[in-house]
Amino acid sequence: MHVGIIGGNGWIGGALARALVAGGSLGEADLTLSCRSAPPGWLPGARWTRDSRELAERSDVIVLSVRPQDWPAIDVAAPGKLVVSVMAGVSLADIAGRLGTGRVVRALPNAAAEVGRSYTPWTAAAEVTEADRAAVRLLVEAIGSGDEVGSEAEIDYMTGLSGTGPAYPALLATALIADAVAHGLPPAVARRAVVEMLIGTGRLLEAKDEDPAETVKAFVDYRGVTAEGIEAMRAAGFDAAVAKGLGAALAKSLALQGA
Ligand SMILES: NC(=O)c1ccc[n+]([C@@H]2O[C@H](COP(=O)([O-])OP(=O)(O)OC[C@H]3O[C@@H](n4cnc5c(N)ncnc54)[C@H](OP(=O)(O)O)[C@@H]3O)[C@@H](O)[C@H]2O)c1
Ligand code: PRO
Repeated sequence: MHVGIIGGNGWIGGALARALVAGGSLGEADLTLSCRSAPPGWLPGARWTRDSRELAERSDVIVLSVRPQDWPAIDVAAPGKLVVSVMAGVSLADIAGRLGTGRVVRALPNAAAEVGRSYTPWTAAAEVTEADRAAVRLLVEAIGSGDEVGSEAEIDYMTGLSGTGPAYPALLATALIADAVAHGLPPAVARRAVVEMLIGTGRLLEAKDEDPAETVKAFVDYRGVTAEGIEAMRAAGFDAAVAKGLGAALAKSLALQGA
């Protein structure tokens, strides 16, 4: 299988290309990567090009990984080929119409692709075959894990949820570290404490395989220091702030459709 990534020098496209090679799914020679600027120098054995049409001709699977605002300028046709878009807010119908293929998938990774831990939901147009699905799973599993979901509405919602990747936990970490430093902790110690706590939390939630609400309840029921912290955060509007943030992200994701 030859994979072409339009925007292969970018944050997500580059992470995908490097993961495919590092994980042994593809060799460098099985990749064609396009960009506007000069090729970045990594994956020298891949074919680098500025010509999306050349990329499409060489590829069995074409990954669209440019920013939504750059999508209208992409000049490419891919009649009958499998196309996997990771772009936020660009619909299956738009891609199918522009590229001349019904074999279109929308996948929504996140920046943890860089460390092989993206959660990537994806949805497929009606003409996508079982063999195509196997190819999509190969891409998704190269950068982490994922699920096929039944509708584009779910992808649009998850663009502002899992698609944001490390952003919201990093926001929480920033607030935690700022408070710790304001209370006199050395910044390096505060940072290490918070980052290790987030890593440990992820591993614990993964290992327990239970609703995180159960973990929160266990701490509240303990009636110690943590319960006081949780209840004060909730009283100050923690849940409402999260819902408001996700609402704003969803609105932006939907607004991209009409942009
Ligand atoms: N970053 C995330 O966390 C994330 C998460 C989920 C989904 N996404 C989606 O993934 C897509 C890529 O995002 P990104 O964060 O990887 O953006 P990015 O780092 O800006 O990468 C996009 C790349 O597209 C290239 N490009 C633009 N126009 C091109 C053209 N005509 N031909 C070839 N290459 C072209 C750019 O190349 P030059 O640098 O050479 O101009 C750039 O490196 C977006 O649609 C975004 O919505 C991103
Ligand atoms: N990161 C990209 C953005 O912020 C797409 C989803 C998450 O637009």
